[in-house]
Amino acid sequence: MNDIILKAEDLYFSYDDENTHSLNGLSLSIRRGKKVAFMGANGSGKSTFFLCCNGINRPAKGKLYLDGEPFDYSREGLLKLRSKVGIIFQDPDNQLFSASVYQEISFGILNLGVSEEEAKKEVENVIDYLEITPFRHKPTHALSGGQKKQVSIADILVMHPEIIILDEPAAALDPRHTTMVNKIVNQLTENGITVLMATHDVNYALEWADEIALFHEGKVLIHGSPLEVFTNHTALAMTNLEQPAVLQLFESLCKKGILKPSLPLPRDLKTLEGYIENINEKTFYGGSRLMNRETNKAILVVSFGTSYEETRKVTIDAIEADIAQAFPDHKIYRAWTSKMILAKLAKRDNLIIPNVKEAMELMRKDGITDVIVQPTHVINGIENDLMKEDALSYQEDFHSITFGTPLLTAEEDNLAVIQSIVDEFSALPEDEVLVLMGHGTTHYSNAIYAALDYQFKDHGYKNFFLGTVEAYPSMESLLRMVKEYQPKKVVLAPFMIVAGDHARNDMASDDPDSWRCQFEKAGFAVSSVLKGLGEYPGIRRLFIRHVKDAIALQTL
Ligand SMILES: Nc1ncnc2c1ncn2[C@@H]1O[C@H](COP(=O)(O)OP(=O)(O)OP(=O)(O)O)[C@@H](O)[C@H]1O
Repeated sequence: MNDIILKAEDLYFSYDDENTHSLNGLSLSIRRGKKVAFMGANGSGKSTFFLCCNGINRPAKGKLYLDGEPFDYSREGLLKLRSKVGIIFQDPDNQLFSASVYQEISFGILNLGVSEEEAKKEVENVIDYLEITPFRHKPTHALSGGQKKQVSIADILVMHPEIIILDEPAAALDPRHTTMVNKIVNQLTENGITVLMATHDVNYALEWADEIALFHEGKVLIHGSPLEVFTNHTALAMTNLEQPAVLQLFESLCKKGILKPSLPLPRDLKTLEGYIENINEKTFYGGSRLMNRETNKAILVVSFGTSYEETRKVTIDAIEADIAQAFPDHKIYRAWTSKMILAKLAKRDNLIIPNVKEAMELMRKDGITDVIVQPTHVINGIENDLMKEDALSYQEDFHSITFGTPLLTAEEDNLAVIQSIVDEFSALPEDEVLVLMGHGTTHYSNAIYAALDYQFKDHGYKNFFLGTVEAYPSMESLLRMVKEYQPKKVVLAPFMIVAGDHARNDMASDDPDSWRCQFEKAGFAVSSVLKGLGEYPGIRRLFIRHVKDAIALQTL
């Protein structure tokens, strides 16, 4: 069987001897069993095309095919065509011409040469099916508009056509009759009949149609799925059509950040209602703001971690406490990134601290909707990148995840860090040097250490030095530079959030490789300050500023 049931090829039709063309080179293919809505401005040619489809109008140029066969305009050919393609006119008075309902409905089928008996059976069936019985004995002229419409549908249905054309079936019908006609139309398509319907009701067309043929000046401007057509704003404007209300509302909710534009476009209000109803359960429905539920905000403070309880209390705990105090409307969560430390604490102290993924999971279970992730990492290195990746793997579970920046990110961070260290060591005499021990990394962000060392001096603090355990500036260069300064004493302090392993062992221990021993060996008096950066109030204030910046980003 031919998939294309009806085809129009380059049709031209004129009502006034070719002065104006009501069809102007129209081509269109209709697939079998589809529900196609014909839309377009008044006078764009829909009704003229319909009349071509059952042979009432004969195009001056171009061809029509039914089931692949060119239209046959002979008397028999037209009879056959009209039994297969039935038109239900907009105004039933243009269609009904028999005196009684029974005569009216049986006229077409008898014309096809069906026996009286057979015709009677068919007519009774359709009278029953379309609920015409209560007024079947009335003369047609005495019927109401809705009843006339029922009879005009019966006229066509009784012939068992393959294609039914409805020209604005709901025009002049009350809501009850509109619903009835819609129900009949739905039943027709369920039975595999191809239905072409002219309508100006964009909302109905979006919900009902498989395809839309949008007419413009006697031609088809676009023929596509309802969503294709109704999201084409240019085509809609050209044809005086409004976008369906459900799509307007969906687009507006997306623009406001309430729904995600990546959601499938809704074709009916029920689908849109479902999106809104489930916005909290299915977070991928939501945009950047929640609508109908209170937002549950949290700050996840992510640290590398430490196994030294003493330093933890005065650094990580203190940072978290300050953040909690500064943002009372946020719940504070903790995550640590060092697997080794987490395993050690679990084994040694039975202390379970979540990693980033576990903390995200915990927040999800607690019903948190918006998360600020604030690392206490010093630089934007590998640790920070991995932490972000882990947090973002939970993106679908939250309405928003926003990252605060590590300690040293922007130019003003460098200055603030310098200021907090200078404040802390304001009593340092000029003939002593402060040597800060950073961690260092192979990541390109390591350059910040040398830059900061330079900046100390640039701001007049010539006796402040910054090196790293694992990268540049190394102990070697530090020794060289410190020797050049010729201080009386070297004061060592960690440039790390906590004063943990590195501070105790690599910096201050008796190990001959420790910085203390190396400086002593070079002839300097050395003292060590075992104080992590987290203990400096200026550093804690800087983290609070980073959280504030992240919150500002989140609410943009
Ligand atoms: N019987 C007729 N005699 C003369 N001109 C006609 C006739 N029927 C339609 N036209 C003209 O043909 C053009 C197309 O009209 P048609 O009725 O096909 O448009 P339509 O898209 O069905 O409009 P509507 O949405 O108003 O039903 C219009 O310019 C109209 O004035």
